[in-house]
Amino acid sequence: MNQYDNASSSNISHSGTSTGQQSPRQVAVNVLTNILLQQGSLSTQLARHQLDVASEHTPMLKELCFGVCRQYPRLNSIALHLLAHPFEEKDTDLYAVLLLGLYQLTYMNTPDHAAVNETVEACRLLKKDWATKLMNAVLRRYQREADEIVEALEAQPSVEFNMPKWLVKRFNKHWPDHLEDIIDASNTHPPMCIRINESLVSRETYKEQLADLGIDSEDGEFSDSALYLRNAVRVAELPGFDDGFVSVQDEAAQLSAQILSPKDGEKVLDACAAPGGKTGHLLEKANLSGLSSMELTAVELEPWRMEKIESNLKRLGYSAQLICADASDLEAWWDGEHFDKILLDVPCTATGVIRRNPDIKINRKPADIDDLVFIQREILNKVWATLKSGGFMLYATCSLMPEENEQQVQHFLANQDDAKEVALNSLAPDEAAKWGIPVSHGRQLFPHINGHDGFYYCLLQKA
Ligand SMILES: C[S@@+](CC[C@H](N)C(=O)[O-])C[C@H]1O[C@@H](n2cnc3c(N)ncnc32)[C@H](O)[C@@H]1O
Repeated sequence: MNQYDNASSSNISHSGTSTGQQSPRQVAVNVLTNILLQQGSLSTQLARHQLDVASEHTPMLKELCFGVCRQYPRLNSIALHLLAHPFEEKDTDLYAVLLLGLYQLTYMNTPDHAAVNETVEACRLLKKDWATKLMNAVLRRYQREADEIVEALEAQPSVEFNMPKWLVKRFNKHWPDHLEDIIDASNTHPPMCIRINESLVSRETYKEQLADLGIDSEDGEFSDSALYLRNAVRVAELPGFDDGFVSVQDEAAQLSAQILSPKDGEKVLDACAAPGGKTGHLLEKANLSGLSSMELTAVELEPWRMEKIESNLKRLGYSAQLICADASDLEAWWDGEHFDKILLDVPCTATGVIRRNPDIKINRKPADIDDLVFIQREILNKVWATLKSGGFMLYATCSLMPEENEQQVQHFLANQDDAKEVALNSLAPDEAAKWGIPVSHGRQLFPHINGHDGFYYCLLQKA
């Protein structure tokens, strides 16, 4: 399963309580069980289950779910060490309960006795009373022997680096000089970065508005519209959020619209568009220059993700031609009119954004890389035909895997006579790319350099 999972994963109702009435811990068990069963990503599961707790408990729900995912490689090794036999798949919910108990004991201020009692009680709520003794014994042993257990496991790469072993190996293979920095950055809490809609307000003015509300922020170094908040806030606290003055988007992602720099009268395609962060930014850029005639088409495979583009654009007050289709199936969506510019932000392993999507540590498997490389190749080869002669395509991923990035482009260029790589500032010459590092094709951005997410960009032009 890749990160763009199906939103309709199963909802395990443990207590029969109604919306908003369950404890954050109960809901965290549901969310984590579905993630462990590969039935959804953390973001879709949280979106789905968030209303099961009262709003004042949302931060605790997020802390539990993000925390367990972030610490999963360590917690998983500890749990497997403590259990004589792993739980059967039908008892994955109990495994989620155990991981939560270990997380509370190791990383939260919950008093030990409360963490143990809550874990045992969670077994009863699942109507699995048979597990209460086991859970009690396992956690009590961990309380007594935590230091020795962790020390004994520390030699395992998954425990030492708190990252799946296969990912440590891949990072080490591709980026040996960056290994520890990539892992440290991927294990931290990401900063909150926002994008100011400069067609409505300047970054300076918006920064002052934030300061008046006691929200400190700093300019992004590379994107003209990026502000990093010193402390994360709820979007409802951001002035003008509902009216499209601001969006939440990492600075690295904001570079897409800057690189493509849409011009008056152009026909632009955003080929893998949901949830529409970059679609909205392209439209903002167009509006900034008064480009009323820019025509934007956004194609997205998943209907439920298409809805996110719709609601994002509605909030921003923009419109685009939205098409729900497989971008590589041209017959299904393309009318034969060529595009001047294309953004191809393909589905990828998202290994540059593990800090924002820590469930990647649970869900992502080595075989996903080959599967995704194949999908990306299909989309890239087919969508190329929709680009007009002289037109530009920006190939982008939020991956750190060269197979999806420079090697993908290398393969494409070797097989596509009418394609050439051009400098990333070809369309906005006064904005030379200083971010990330140059690689054999394009530039690789890392999560440990300059504070933004890990990303990859390469600009291609058709002969
Ligand atoms: C990396 S995300 C795009 C993020 C988006 N550009 C943004 O900034 O908000 C990739 C998107 O491609 C979609 N996708 C995957 N395969 C696709 C295909 N064959 N055709 C069109 N969209 C596809 C996924 O559902 C996902 O929404």
